[in-house]
Amino acid sequence: MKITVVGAGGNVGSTAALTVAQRNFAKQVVAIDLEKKDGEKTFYPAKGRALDQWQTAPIHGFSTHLFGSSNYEDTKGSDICIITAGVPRRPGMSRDDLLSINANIVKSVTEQLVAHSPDTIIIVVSNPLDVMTYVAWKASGLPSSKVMGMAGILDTARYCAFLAEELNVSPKDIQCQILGGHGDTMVPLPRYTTVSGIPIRQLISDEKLNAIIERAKVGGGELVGLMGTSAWYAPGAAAAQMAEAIALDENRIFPCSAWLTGEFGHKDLYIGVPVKLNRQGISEIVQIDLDADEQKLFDDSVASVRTALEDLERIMK
Ligand SMILES: NC(=O)c1ccc[n+]([C@@H]2O[C@H](COP(=O)([O-])OP(=O)(O)OC[C@H]3O[C@@H](n4cnc5c(N)ncnc54)[C@H](O)[C@@H]3O)[C@@H](O)[C@H]2O)c1
Ligand SMILES: O=C(O)C[C@H](O)C(=O)O
Repeated sequence: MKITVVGAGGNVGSTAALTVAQRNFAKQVVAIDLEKKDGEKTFYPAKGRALDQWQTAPIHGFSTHLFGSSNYEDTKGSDICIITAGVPRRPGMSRDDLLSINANIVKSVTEQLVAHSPDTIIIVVSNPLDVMTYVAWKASGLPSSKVMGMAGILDTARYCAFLAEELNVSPKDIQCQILGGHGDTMVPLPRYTTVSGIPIRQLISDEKLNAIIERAKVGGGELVGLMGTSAWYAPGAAAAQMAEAIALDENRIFPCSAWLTGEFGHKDLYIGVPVKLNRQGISEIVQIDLDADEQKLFDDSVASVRTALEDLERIMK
């Protein structure tokens, strides 16, 4: 199993690369990034980070070999490619403000990846996530089952972490679903949230639950405010978890950005929905039942992703 991570000289990509290696399910991780010029000097961030990470193998005890490069020849025959290349937002920006700069980066990266790995599976991380996943799918020429976006695992992880703190329970025991676009219109679903099978509303007041839901929806912005750039530990780990589910043919069900063809009443866009992940990529979109309020929130989230897609059409003309 060969996994390429593009943008791996940066924060999310390097975290994804290291997490993949630590989980020890791949033979090789290729870390790709641009070379960086500083006056007369040239630096190789992906090579440097991958070398540093490889030197943790004797300490962590993994066998996955990591190496860095700026040459796509080295990505040849990748089974899975994770795209984190692009610009992160700064305080005061929305994810959609990254659209024009990241669309061109994601398009060019995808073209270079599929030129060397025509049967690969692509996991997109770059923002704005649902639109960048669409850009990668279009640029790749791959079936939509093989191109997907990472956001739902991150959003649900934030929601579960906040609940675990509030309830003083292990995060391991919390299960939940969040649908919709990876923006402030995402749709956490309390009806599908349980702690060891116990419905969440039996364990927490509506007021506290609503406060946690609102915090989870803007969880990315909270971290941008704290750090001046966006998060990477949980995003990188989430992308690695998707790669693991695919590599190990696990049939895991996760919320991921997937191409809709009528599911949940919508079609012709990428947006977060529960999917089954295995060696085929997305083998199934899992259609759960939504009540009228949940459907309305999902419809609003679809509308917001469609607005960003219209902006993309204008920019890429
Ligand atoms: N989907 C999510 O939930 C999620 C979560 C966190 C971050 N993100 C997004 O991921 C992206 C990366 O965030 P980060 O914090 O790692 O940023 P970063 O600046 O630390 O790293 C991005 C890397 O991409 C590289 N890059 C840029 N253009 C490239 C190209 N053409 N080819 C190869 N590499 C290129 C840069 O050199 C840089 O090293 C951002 O767009 C951010 O918004 C998404
Ligand atoms: O918030 C961001 O800009 C990055 C990412 O989408 C996140 O949710 O952490």
